[in-house]
Amino acid sequence: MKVTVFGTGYVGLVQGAALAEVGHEVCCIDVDPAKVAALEEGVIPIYEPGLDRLVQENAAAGRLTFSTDPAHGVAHGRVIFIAVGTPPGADGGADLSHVLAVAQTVGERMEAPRLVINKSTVPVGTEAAVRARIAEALAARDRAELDFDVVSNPEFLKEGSAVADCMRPDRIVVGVTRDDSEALLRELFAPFNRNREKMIVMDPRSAELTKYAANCMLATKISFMNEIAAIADRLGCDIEAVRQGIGSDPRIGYHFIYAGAGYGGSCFPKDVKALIHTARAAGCEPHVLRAVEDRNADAKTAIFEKMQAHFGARFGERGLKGRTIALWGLAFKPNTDDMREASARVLMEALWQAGATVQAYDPQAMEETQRIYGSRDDLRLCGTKEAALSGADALVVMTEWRMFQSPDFEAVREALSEPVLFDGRNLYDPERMQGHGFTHYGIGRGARAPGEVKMDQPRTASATGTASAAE
Ligand SMILES: NC(=O)C1=CN([C@@H]2O[C@H](COP(=O)(O)OP(=O)(O)OC[C@H]3O[C@@H](n4cnc5c(N)ncnc54)[C@H](O)[C@@H]3O)[C@@H](O)[C@H]2O)C=CC1
Ligand SMILES: O=C(O)[C@H]1O[C@H](OP(=O)(O)OP(=O)(O)OC[C@H]2O[C@@H](n3ccc(=O)[nH]c3=O)[C@H](O)[C@@H]2O)[C@H](O)[C@@H](O)[C@@H]1O
Repeated sequence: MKVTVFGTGYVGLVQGAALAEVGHEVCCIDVDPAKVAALEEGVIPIYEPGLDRLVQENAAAGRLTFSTDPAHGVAHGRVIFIAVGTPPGADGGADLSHVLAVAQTVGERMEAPRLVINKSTVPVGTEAAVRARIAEALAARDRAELDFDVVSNPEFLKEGSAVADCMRPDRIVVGVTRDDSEALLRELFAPFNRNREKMIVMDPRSAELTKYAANCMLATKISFMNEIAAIADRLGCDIEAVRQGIGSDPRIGYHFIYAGAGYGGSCFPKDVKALIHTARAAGCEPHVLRAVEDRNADAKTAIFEKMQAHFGARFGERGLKGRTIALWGLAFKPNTDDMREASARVLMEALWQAGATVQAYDPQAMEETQRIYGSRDDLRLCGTKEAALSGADALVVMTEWRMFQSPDFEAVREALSEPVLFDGRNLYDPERMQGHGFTHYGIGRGARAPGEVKMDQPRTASATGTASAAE
């Protein structure tokens, strides 16, 4: 089938390449000429495992092409995907200007029947708004007789495993009302729908809400665990033990209940905000979602507060001023170079504010960090994780890249001027770290200095003077 995809970001490029891989003829359109020029050269603008091969092979086979020309895109695809950004607007609601711009283009250019598939994450009612925009543009050309349909097909891929998620989706949600459109969708997605029925068909408004409900449910799980972790810190319990204890109940499950330095990325923060906005506009106060946001804001600063308390106890008023902190992990999660809403950014900015210097390393996000922050005296971007340690007063880990999971702890301890480890993703076992001679601070795991029992258990009984450091 001839397919056009508008938007070559994480969703559009991966979807376009996946559709080409199964034999469709795909043309990807983007308004960013630099992006399109790079893609035409086989250069992938984002880091996503497996995507370079998928794009390069399908482009070489002629099944995947790129263009900045929207007219060409509308002429090419019997089906047209909208996969452009929907960033938060000033009021927290999703900004639909890019989505509606594509709808406008379709209405202005189409000459034959078209099925428009909206993949961007959009508020309930957008399918109708896209439909109206296309109809208006057609009417303005006196071509109202041209047949088109608009369906909702939200995307559930995760960055870092986008190709695998797209090639083997766990479900394909479609919001569609016309039988012929459903039949076309079934034909398009047949290669992804083979081993069991994955297509969940519903009305477009419910499909649009399904996407927000999924992301908000996941964000809620994380914020819930971060809340329990904050309680565990104060009560001297270990959140990891609690996670195992509750995850064994199949009604709860082990997935997505890791406490840590908060959720980031391009989607959870904006989608929670957008659903809050939608709920309020519909006259429903979103109590849970507001709490999810509040807890996440606290989770993002929790590690900094532990650092502040530690260095305050150590150096009094000077605290973090003049300290050098080694930071492992800048991306909002492993296997991506994406730093949108990354917890590491909140931490770095707080450290700079407190007068500390950051020596940072990330396997993929160094260029992005440089792009965002430019050159500054209090940021040293290091070529290896070892180089970031050199002479630092503590190590803080903010992204759970595999390469950080089992470092040579001896070497880490020797490189640091003090063996202090702030573990923003609960990567390391506190007792083992204690054994390696570190003072270890996790999230919801208390804090331990070598040779001591948990420093914050119970909160008021510490003789070390650093009890509050764990909070
Ligand atoms: N990033 C992710 O993991 C996921 C994102 N989503 C949703 O998918 C949508 C797209 O997200 P991303 O791919 O991350 O965005 P992105 O920001 O990476 O890419 C969007 C692309 O659209 C292009 N664009 C903007 N206006 C255009 C137009 N009129 N015509 C053609 N191209 C245009 C931009 O230049 C950009 O390259 C958003 O609604 C997002 O919420 C859904 C699931 C996963
Ligand atoms: O709509 C989207 O864009 C996508 O948003 C998320 O995917 P993504 O943002 O790529 O990353 P996740 O793996 O969900 O992680 C998001 C954040 O939550 C954090 N997280 C995740 C899991 C966990 O147990 N604890 C936790 O703190 C991660 O560190 C990360 O900062 C969803 O998982 C996808 O299903 C969805 O399609």
